[in-house]
Amino acid sequence: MLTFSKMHGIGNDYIYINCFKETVTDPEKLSVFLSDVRFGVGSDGLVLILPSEVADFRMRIFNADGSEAMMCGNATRCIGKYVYDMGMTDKIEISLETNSGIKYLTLYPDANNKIESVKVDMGKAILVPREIPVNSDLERFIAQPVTVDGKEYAMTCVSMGNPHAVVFLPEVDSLDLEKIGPSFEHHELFPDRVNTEFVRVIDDHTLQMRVWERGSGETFACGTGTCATVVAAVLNGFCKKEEEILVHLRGGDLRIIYHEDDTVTMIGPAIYVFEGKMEYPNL
Ligand SMILES: N[C@H](CCC[C@H](N)C(=O)O)C(=O)O
Repeated sequence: MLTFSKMHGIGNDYIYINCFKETVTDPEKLSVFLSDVRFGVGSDGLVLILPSEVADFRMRIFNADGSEAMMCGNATRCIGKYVYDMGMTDKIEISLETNSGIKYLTLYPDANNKIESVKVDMGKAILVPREIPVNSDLERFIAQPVTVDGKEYAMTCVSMGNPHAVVFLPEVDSLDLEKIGPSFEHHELFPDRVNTEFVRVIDDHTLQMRVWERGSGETFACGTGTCATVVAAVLNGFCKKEEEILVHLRGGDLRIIYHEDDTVTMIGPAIYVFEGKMEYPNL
């Protein structure tokens, strides 16, 4: 039998497996199996909680299509809640090894000593320049032209360990993400595919974002994507560094700060939904 937990960070839901107790032999196929809502559980992917030799814990994250991602903001917060609430640590400052380096978490317990929110030092944002002649350094990063389904968009490309293309638009509610999402994801500019954020600026402290995730489709939230969005908003002059920016996503809100030293802080909730047991599937 395999014991798993379902958790989410503002609706970005993954199946979490505690690999201190369980053995997962084929995480890519298991992620495809579990993510399916009819034959499995239904999720945006699979997250493994593992021992680490360099940090307190280690995370591996797999998208719904089985591809392994470098980082996941929402899963870092959920792991913080999991390890504290399950008694695997009594520290409220923990380190988490990811495929994109070690991340540092601060856990905030509620009155019942269960974690309700987590702050994550997400490390430095990496700006991805365009390879065409430009007038200024900043112009190398913002408003990169891209033609998708015959329409021209201006995108700002930011890596938070994983790649994001951020597009600012006057409104995002009516977008047909099922159609334009895959066209961004598989665009020839991105041989490794890309996560795409569609963003409306509400004011200089508030943004609205929808996301099409590489390997999982439209999700209700994306932590790394929200960080990339705030970095892009600062580069484009919509927001300022060192100020807390509130980002509304389909599943809730995240608070992000882009610091002077280019590191990014993310603060948001983590929710435990249920634990389940299943026979290890024949994959
Ligand atoms: N949902 C995640 C990111 C998953 C990234 C994945 N889709 C990829 O880079 O392939 C987050 O909260 O940051």
